[in-house]
Amino acid sequence: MTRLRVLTLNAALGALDYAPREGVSAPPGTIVRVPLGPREIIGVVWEADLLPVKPVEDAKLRKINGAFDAPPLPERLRRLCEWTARYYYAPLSSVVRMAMPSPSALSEKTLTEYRLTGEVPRRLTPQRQAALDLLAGRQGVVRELAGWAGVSDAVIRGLVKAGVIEPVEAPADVVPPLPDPAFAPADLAPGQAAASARMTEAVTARRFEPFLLHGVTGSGKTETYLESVAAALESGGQALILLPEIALTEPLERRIEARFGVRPVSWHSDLRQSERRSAWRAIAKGEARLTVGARSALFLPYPNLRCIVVDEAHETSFKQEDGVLYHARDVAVMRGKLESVPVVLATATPPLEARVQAEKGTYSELTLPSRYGGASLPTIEAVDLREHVPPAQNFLSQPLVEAVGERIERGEQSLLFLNRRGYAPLTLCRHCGTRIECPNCSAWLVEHRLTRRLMCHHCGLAEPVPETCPECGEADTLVPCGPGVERIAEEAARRFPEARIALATSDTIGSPARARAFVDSVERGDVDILIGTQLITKGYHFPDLTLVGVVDADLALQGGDLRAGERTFQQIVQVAGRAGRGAKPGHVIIQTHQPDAPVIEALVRADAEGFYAAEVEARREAAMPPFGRLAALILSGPDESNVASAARMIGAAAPRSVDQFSVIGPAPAPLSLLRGRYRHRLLAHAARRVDLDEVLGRWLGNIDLPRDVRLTVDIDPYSFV
Ligand SMILES: Nc1ncnc2c1ncn2[C@@H]1O[C@H](COP(=O)(O)OP(=O)(O)OP(=O)(O)O)[C@@H](O)[C@H]1O
Ligand SMILES: [Zn+2]
Repeated sequence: MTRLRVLTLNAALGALDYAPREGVSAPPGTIVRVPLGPREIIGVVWEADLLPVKPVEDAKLRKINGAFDAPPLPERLRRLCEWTARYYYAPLSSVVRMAMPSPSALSEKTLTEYRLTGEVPRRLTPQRQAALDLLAGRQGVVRELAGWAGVSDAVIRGLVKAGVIEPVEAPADVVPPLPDPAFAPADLAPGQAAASARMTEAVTARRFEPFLLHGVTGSGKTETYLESVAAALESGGQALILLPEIALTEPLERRIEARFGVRPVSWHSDLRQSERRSAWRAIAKGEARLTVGARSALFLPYPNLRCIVVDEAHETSFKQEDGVLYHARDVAVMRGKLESVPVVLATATPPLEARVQAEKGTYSELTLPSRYGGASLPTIEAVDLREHVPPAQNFLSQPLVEAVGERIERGEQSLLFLNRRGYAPLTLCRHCGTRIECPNCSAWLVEHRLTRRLMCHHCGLAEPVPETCPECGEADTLVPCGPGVERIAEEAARRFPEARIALATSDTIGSPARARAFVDSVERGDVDILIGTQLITKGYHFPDLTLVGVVDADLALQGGDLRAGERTFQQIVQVAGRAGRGAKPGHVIIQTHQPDAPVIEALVRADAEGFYAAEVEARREAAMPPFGRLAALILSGPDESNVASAARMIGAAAPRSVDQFSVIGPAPAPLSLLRGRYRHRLLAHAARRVDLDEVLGRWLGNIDLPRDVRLTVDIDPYSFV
């Protein structure tokens, strides 16, 4: 009897066997409906030989209920999912779930969305009036409207009944407009043209080749890779551009529109349900030709992919830190290999791992050593904060303040960078010394003045700022300590009362619409001083911005993990790269307490090569990635002693006889409490030649953990907290 092996989307269930149903064709990749007990669940038909299961007797086999009228998951994507599951030691079901759409995208049924009718009811509660104001110009399902308006679903339903909101049918299939590769081809400078030719040739030849497009900030990497995207479109195929954050989609989509005449299909967490559904379907049918997305766009079922670009390829946000812990840059290269297409890693600050690959010749490095259009790279200066001490409760040194003042006089823009949201990272009681901590995490609460809240940046807890100390009860004793961007904005406003200041963080420009308004206002020249977090350190091109001030260069060096130096270097080169991109030259001031730290000296000398050579040597000597491999094991649970004993048990079971494999720990994690769960860590270190997947399987495969303890395996970790 023939059987169908069906991978469920539930990791605990894994794959199950079913009998086919007459008249329903279900080759591997087909998305099917199958019975499970009294329920019906979704699964994907898989090659039986690639996915072993416990055998079921023929007699017990149930038939599948049917197949969805949706394109199948392509074979190359199935192989990518298998590779990802194996490499990252994750359940295949969890990986495949990332390739799947929401259930509503699987049917052609229309989706009902709602929008304002324009009708204004006579009697309106203030709450309803406020909700209506927030919904102007919006359309979405009830749940989305409720979210935007900050009210319950019931309130929205009530407004529908009252005729204030009306239903609209959103079609399942919307064919995206076709990008035109001949719309406005760029006139590339010779260096750009040479790099582009190499990538375009690989696109046309349909050959896998990883490219490291290494161009200084402002060298025109985007124009350069868009020409290979054009080649992919010209050949009738699809192209994918991955970005590290959704805030960057806006500037890129504008440039794509200028180049190809239309905006791309975007894929990120901010999409409406109907947009997500039609994007998935258009991508799966090959109708969406150009997709710009966050890392999750990597697992979509492109049937006809010809080119993958990973822009800002050094960004650590390509590493997913929940669910399946994968690194999108590495998975992108693997997808390119399986699809036989080139993968372009574009960056001004190649990550050390990619540099090593380029040295070995595994990646082809293409360099753009100078800025486009003759602009020069900015000059960089370090200001020693021990010498130039800002006045009490201030954080900007005299040299930086003077430099900003000069820019304002000349009508130029300045950017102050501090990678810390909120007003102050710590609130302290002057009377009893209490530091206000998160009850769920081992972390301080961060004061946000804009929203008048104390917030935990780990678990999202937000509470009003108390009037009295929660510990000793004294009034007016709580003081903010240290700066966040909001506090820098306050200081800037105090020092430059006339200046127009814009605060740019995920709190203020988090959505594409708000990012758009922000870019418009800076481009119009409505802003003198931009103050922001890492969100504005890359991707933006503001020609009148000539000064960058790094408020606290020491911040990224804290924590001291494997990549702290590299992270500092990248971050400062990126933000420095926002200065002087037009005709006027740029200058960068780095405030630091450690002007002699090798990374600061390298930045001032603009000596990337020297800095990286030393870093590579240090990693090679310690056999750290990419010369060796790491796997972090994190145990967590609500009961500390259970977590600790589970961690000890895993530590005791660690393989001892594997050559060039060792385990450090267990020990309580630096972030020992997170979202109410206690955490202990172990770190496994292995030589490259060790089959880590196999060793971990033998070690962890048979361990029985207490029910309330969870084990997370993080392969090639970026986070060590
Ligand atoms: N061939 C070209 N023709 C016209 N304009 C160009 C060309 N190449 C680059 N530019 C312009 O030069 C500016 C800098 O280019 P771009 O932003 O692509 O640099 P980048 O290398 O991506 O920089 P970063 O890494 O700093 O974001 C942009 O305004 C871009 O439109
Ligand atoms: Zn918390």
